[in-house]
Amino acid sequence: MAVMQTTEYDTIAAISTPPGEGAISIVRMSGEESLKVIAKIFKGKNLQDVRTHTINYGHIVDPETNEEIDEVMVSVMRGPKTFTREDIIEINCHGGIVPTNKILQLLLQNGARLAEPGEFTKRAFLHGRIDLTQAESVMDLIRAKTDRSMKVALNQLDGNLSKLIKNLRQDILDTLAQVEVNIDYPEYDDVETMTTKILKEKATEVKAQIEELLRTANQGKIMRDGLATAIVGRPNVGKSSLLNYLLHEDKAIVTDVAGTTRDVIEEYVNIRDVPLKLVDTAGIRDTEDKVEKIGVERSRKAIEKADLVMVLLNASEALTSEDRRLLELTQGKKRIVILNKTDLPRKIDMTEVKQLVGGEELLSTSVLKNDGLDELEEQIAKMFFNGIENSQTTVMLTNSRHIALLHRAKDSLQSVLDGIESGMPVDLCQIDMTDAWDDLGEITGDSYQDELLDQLFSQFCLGK
Ligand SMILES: Nc1nc2c(c(=O)[nH]1)N(C=O)[C@@H](CNc1ccc(C(=O)N[C@@H](CCC(=O)O)C(=O)O)cc1)CN2
Ligand SMILES: Nc1nc2c(ncn2[C@@H]2O[C@H](COP(=O)(O)OP(=O)(O)OP(=O)(O)O)[C@@H](O)[C@H]2O)c(=O)[nH]1
Ligand SMILES: [Mg+2]
Repeated sequence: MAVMQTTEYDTIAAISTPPGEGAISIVRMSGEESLKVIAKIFKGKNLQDVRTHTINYGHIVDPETNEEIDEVMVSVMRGPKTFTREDIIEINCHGGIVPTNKILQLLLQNGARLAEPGEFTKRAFLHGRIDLTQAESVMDLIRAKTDRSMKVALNQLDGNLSKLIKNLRQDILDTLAQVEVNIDYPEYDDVETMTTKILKEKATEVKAQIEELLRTANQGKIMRDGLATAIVGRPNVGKSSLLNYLLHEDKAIVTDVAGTTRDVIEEYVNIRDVPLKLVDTAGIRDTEDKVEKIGVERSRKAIEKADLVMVLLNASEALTSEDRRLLELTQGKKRIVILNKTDLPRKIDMTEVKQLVGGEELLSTSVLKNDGLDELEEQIAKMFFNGIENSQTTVMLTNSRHIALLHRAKDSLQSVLDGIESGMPVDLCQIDMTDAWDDLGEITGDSYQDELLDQLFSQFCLGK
């Protein structure tokens, strides 16, 4: 793991705002040449002389043609108290595609190189301003789709997961040191017994803490990606109508023609603070229509993948074989069974429905008449928060890389315990304990391989 000197970093530049027209765009530059580069194309105050962390009015001028490109505000931030810990220049220009790109081109022609995706954040990491979990949370923050997932990401950006992992690592390190001391300077005759006792205690303790953390993983995933909720039911029961109601917009096409929805529609929404990824599906029935058949297959997949399924039945018609099949297909899943169209005369056989769903609660709605929908929202919240930690400050695992590494660390600790149990020599147990320490270190990036960094930061936005 080579920690590079700042001097080995060239000066990078990129557009940090989304492409397209906007009021203002930001072109960002980081590296030790930043001030030299901007000086070549900026007309106004001498930016090399201005105080750090100031914003300065002036014009960008093409030094070759003397042509004025844009009227701008330029932020000057000298390292190390910056995002990357290097000298940073940010040019706030008019948000058109042409001036923004032209300014970037000028920076590149005058000594900067185009930044790779995520390279600014990568430098923040390499210079030790943030660790890997914090860098990853930056991306989660940008991609957050709900208030809650935003808070979880922000919590991670604040370094709360890092602190936890670092404490666990320190515990392991202290234990390993203590074992070393015991072996090198034995005070008692039964060194072997003493050291295995220490190892066993700590391995058990740290493993328990990791398991505790891993328990938040599923919930964390839901927080980040939303509770995948499939709306299923046979054609025309009102699935798309329900989706539109929950979204408060007419996203899906609603008609009285059965088989209207042909493809799966996905939308994110917060319902009573529950982040949902709603999936409207094609109605399930045996069909000869080719396009619809594909849709039906997708609905089946949607059910499989769903964390929660809303099964819609039409209360104004008798149960059909499709309804029965759907109830069967969703059995054992977290589900809400809804009798819709209760505004119409009831024809459904309630005795059979009750028999089919067992003790589960049934909801009655009329999406058309806006009836029973509050109760539905309440039920969603109730099912979600049941048994779920509702605190926003606790650390929650959302990242599959972290989860995989924690599992690995846990396995290594289990090997320590198994080793002790089977009378393995202490030095072999120490190796497993060190493995756990390494695994945890990979989470925070205290130990890493270059490929990991490349893979990780390449997922970032350009200019981040
Ligand atoms: N214009 C602009 N806005 C932005 C960013 C940016 O780079 N530029 N950010 C980029 O993502 C985010 C803000 N994140 C930042 C995080 C740390 C530092 C920073 O300079 N940290 C220093 C000193 C802090 C201080 O002065 O107290 C440090 O930690 O040493 C700057 C921005 C969002 N808004
Ligand atoms: N009377 C009544 N009609 C409803 C109700 N909910 C939906 N509808 C009507 O039922 C018809 C079908 O609604 P959709 O939401 O398109 O049904 P769907 O389940 O998405 O249908 P497919 O996409 O074909 O599977 C439309 O004419 C809706 O206006 C309700 O509660 N009562
Ligand atoms: Mg539909």
